[in-house]
Amino acid sequence: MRVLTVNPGSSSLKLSLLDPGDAVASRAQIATGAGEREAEQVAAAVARMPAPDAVGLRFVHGGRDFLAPTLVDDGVAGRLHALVELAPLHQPLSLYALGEIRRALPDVPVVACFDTAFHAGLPEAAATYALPAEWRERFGLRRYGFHGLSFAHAVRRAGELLGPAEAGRRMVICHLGAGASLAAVAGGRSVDTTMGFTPLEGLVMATRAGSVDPGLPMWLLRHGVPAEEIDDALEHRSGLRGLAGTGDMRVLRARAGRGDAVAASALDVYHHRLRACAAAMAASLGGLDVLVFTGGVGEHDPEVRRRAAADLAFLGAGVDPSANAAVHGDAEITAAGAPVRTLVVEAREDLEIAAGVRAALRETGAVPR
Ligand SMILES: Nc1ncnc2c1ncn2[C@@H]1O[C@H](COP(=O)(O)OP(=O)(O)O)[C@@H](O)[C@H]1O
Ligand SMILES: CC(=O)OP(=O)(O)O
Ligand SMILES: [Mg+2]
Repeated sequence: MRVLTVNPGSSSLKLSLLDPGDAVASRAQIATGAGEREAEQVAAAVARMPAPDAVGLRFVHGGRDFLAPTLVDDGVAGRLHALVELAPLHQPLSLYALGEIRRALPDVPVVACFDTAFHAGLPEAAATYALPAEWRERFGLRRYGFHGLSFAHAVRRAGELLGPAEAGRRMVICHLGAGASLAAVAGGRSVDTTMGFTPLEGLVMATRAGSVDPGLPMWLLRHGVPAEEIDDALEHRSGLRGLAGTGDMRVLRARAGRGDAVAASALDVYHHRLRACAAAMAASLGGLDVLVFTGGVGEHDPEVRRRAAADLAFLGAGVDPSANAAVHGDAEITAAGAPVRTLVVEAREDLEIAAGVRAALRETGAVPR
């Protein structure tokens, strides 16, 4: 079965056509972040590719209902619409892409694959916000966690790179892209993560603030800043962009290299939060055996990896400078003698999506060809 995978992220929408053996037959990338209309380009990109037998579409939020890849029909599409508010950077783009794909490929089954599914088994203590019971029940307030398609792939690859004896050990996975989050994984299962009810909690990201004191937006509201403006600022005008005017780590890195103090200070804030959150994940695991970097920044920025690992030296992490500088694709970069093994894994959400599509279609009996 040839599967077209569609991965709408906050800075790019990635399309990848995988042949039955999972080799990439065709790829396309559309820049996102300026509005949902970018998804119009999806139809044009799809038209340029050979026809798929099935489509897999990433939805970051599956809410309480969607815990596994799900064949999309009108009923499912309606329920996905109801989750838009919980992931405003992503969910509208996925829904728009869904519309375009169903128009362009009316006879091809579409399977929705969810970031939240990987964290569905989070221990209650990690998933629960200390909020009034009545609110938690009425509104379904809990921590969901995101980037699950990436984490699931990273766990699988780590198992292949390290061998079965190591794979079940205590792992902190750093998905560092435009969006960024960490997962604490034990025996292949998520036991803690830094994103919560929405993909806004946790780390400093390209344009998202990550965690702020919950009293801060309330204070702004009381001082006359409209809710929509607070929302827009926290999602689009904060993070590295808020600190230094750009969310692009490449630009920031170049500026810091030229001695730009604002860029250097933004990186200090980024790493301060990353270190604290990674140590919190290790604490949830009771220690650290394996550290994994993935996502656009995690894969391509050796200095981010070096500094993050150095900040976790007290837990046993450390990277080999030449292995770290020479990474291409998936690799181990552990420093000689470091007890924590450090890996770089390419974020291949497309492979995870394609596997989900094949499983869902087998289950529903709707296997095309
Ligand atoms: N060579 C590089 N060095 C540092 N950062 C990079 C490099 N290449 C890409 N990035 C960063 O990766 C981010 C995009 O990562 P990605 O995982 O594709 O994001 P998303 O899926 O959230 O759209 C951008 O912020 C970009 O700056
Ligand atoms: C959940 C999320 O933030 O995804 P991305 O990093 O692809 O924007
Ligand atoms: Mg992404």
